[in-house]
Amino acid sequence: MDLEERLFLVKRFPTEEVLTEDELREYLETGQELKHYIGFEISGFVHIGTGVISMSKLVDMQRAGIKTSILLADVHSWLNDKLGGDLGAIRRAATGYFGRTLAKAIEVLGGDPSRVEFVLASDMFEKNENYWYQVLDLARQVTMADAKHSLTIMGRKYGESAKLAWFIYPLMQVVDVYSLGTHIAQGGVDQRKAYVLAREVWDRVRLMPLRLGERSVKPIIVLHHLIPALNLKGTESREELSEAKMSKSKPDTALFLHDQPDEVRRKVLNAYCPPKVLEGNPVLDLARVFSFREPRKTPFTVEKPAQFGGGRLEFWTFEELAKAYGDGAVHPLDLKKTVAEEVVNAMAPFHEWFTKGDGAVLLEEMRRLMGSARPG
Ligand SMILES: Nc1ncnc2c1ncn2[C@@H]1O[C@H](COP(=O)(O)OP(=O)(O)OP(=O)(O)O)[C@@H](O)[C@H]1O
Repeated sequence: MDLEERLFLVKRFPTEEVLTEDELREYLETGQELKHYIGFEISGFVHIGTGVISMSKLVDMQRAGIKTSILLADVHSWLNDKLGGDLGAIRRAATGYFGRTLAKAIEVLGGDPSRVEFVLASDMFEKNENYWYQVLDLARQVTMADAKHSLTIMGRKYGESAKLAWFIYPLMQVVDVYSLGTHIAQGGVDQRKAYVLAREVWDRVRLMPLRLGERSVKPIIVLHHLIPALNLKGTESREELSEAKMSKSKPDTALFLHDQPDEVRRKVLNAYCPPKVLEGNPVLDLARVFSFREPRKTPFTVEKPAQFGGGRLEFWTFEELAKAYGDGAVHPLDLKKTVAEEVVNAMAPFHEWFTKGDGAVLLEEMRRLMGSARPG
């Protein structure tokens, strides 16, 4: 595969930003193997933001010949009190339901899960004896102002009552990049602040500099699109949008990979979908993710009910659909009906796995862990 094709795969939707494209080109040109990672907290069910959007970019990286890895951030989840702060439950969920569901998603999306390295954060700490020294060494160098800047807006809202752990967390995320030796760190755009910090400190990470051949280099950051909460209501800034993202801790905002077809239909038909609005419209996003990432073999068809004149509109690309929707030629309800069926079809392999395959047992175990997690 030539360089331009590899660049295209890394940069195409759902990628929103690459820091920086010049470095990406330069690192690829060296011909050295590049390593990628994306990290997840283990806190609940896998939704399409993590299972489909994040994993489709990981599959793009694989196709581009980049070595991919997933960090199952058990200790980070514990610091953030996920699953009731029960580290044992978090670990079981990480290596069971969560990791295996992400592996299934990679397979469904056309990737090869056996070539993805799954790393449990606590195992990584054990293997890399310098990890905590590196976190502390950064703590000596990073100011409180920088650490505050890397918190989410939720974190910042807490002011003086913010937990000290929340300031340690971004330093750990920075050190994860280097400890895993990753040249390309991937995350949703809500992860931007932590990863900008990771780039800024690149020449101060003395215990585990990032190597490319003989050189020490800065990590490249690939930030992907966040699918909004299905019940999102008119948010404006990018920062607000990252708080209004589909999230596993807010189940009513999310389409989960295990949702039954009728549940998927119900959620899509009830989703926020303002007429003519393209930005922050979760239903259009669903169409883009599920219906237009690969060239279509049949058209995306929107039927108009007879009482509104009848007829059908056919689209082959997302750009055509977005233009017609922005012009008011497609009604939100008609769009939702087509999108609901497209999503149900695309999710059929997950439905099968969660009802008749290994997913059924894993899901049951996750339900139990979520119900019985004990604070630790
Ligand atoms: N709605 C989304 N769309 C696309 N990517 C997402 C979405 N939500 C999370 N991600 C990405 O998945 C990775 C892990 O995020 P995270 O574990 O916080 O998911 P989450 O569902 O928001 O969970 P939680 O509710 O526990 O914070 C991050 O890179 C994040 O940007």
